[in-house]
Amino acid sequence: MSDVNASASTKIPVTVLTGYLGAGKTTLLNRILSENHGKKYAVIVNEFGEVGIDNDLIIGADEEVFEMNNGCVCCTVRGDLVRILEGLMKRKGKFDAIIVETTGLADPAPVAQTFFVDEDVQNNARLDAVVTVADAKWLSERLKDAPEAKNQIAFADVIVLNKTDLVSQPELAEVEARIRGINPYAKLHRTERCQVALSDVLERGAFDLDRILEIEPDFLDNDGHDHHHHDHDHDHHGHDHHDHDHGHGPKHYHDEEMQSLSLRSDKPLDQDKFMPWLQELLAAEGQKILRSKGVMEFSGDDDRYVFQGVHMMLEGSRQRAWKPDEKRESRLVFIGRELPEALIREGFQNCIAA
Ligand SMILES: Nc1nc2c(ncn2[C@@H]2O[C@H](COP(=O)(O)OP(=O)(O)OP(=O)(O)O)[C@@H](O)[C@H]2O)c(=O)[nH]1
Repeated sequence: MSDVNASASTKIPVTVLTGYLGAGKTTLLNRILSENHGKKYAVIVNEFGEVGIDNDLIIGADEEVFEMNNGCVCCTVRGDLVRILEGLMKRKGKFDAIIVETTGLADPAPVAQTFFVDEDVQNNARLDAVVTVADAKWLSERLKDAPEAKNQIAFADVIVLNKTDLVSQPELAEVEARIRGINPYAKLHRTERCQVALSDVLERGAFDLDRILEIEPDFLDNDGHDHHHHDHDHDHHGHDHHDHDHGHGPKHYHDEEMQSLSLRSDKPLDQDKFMPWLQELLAAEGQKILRSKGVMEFSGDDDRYVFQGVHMMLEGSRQRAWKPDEKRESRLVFIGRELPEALIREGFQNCIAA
């Protein structure tokens, strides 16, 4: 947890673009780059194989495309990515934002973690959001046989549910319900050829749980439960894979292994208790916790504190002052497998300031 006081706004926002093979990542990238937005993006493409084909497919003359051809992401790429990012940092001011497109088979974790590990990168760039393009036609199949596809959904801050032209309305509702079983918090957009407003995918500030925790109002209203707390009554805990239909609205699938847990408190937290607790929790349980985020109210502090984590890596800073008309409260989300729910809830309770 470094540079607590660094302003997030001076750092270059980085969007990590992920999605399974053929879902439409290049299509989205082309949309971003060909739109007349007056911004300058640096694009980093991670390719399998020796020849970077994607590079040729990306249109738009103004952007610079950097390729990483080191094959599989996991280990090699982090070093490669850091090297490219450091090169970009030296030319700070020339880019408004950076987009990293990962290969379709990649687990987004190592890419996202890069922004928490390397000090230089951390001081100059911030992970804005993980955007996952999902193939409406094939995602359900891939969720069964490809763990990467599931991780990509679980990690997402924004999901572009693409190729809606290839499925019927009921099929679309079905795949959306499957996505929600894995990740109820991401903002979801249904698209054809990735036609989505750029403001919906870029400069999202994944930190800003105001938006993330709004969740999808339609989704929440659909089964008659109090969904503001829907995390409390279902969506986790080793259910057999099942679905249930409440007679109206979409079915809600509960992924048999991916879980999410959200916590909130309107009593201020003790920063001296909270930060060590969170760090220890992620150090001990970070294999299971894929993604964590939160907006915190600390006692005696007029600023909102925000953090986000990928596995055991964590980044946080003061974000801005609480607005006078804003409800002061702390909210956290954990997404992962076999989440130690009781342990997390109890630890969080212990952080409430006396
Ligand atoms: N029918 C249909 N086809 C689409 C849509 N979006 C993209 N495609 C097509 O799907 C194919 C794959 O799209 P890409 O954008 O290359 O997908 P990608 O995720 O970059 O693929 P990889 O680089 O292989 O991982 C292309 O032939 C696109 O033209 C859509 O909404 N509907």
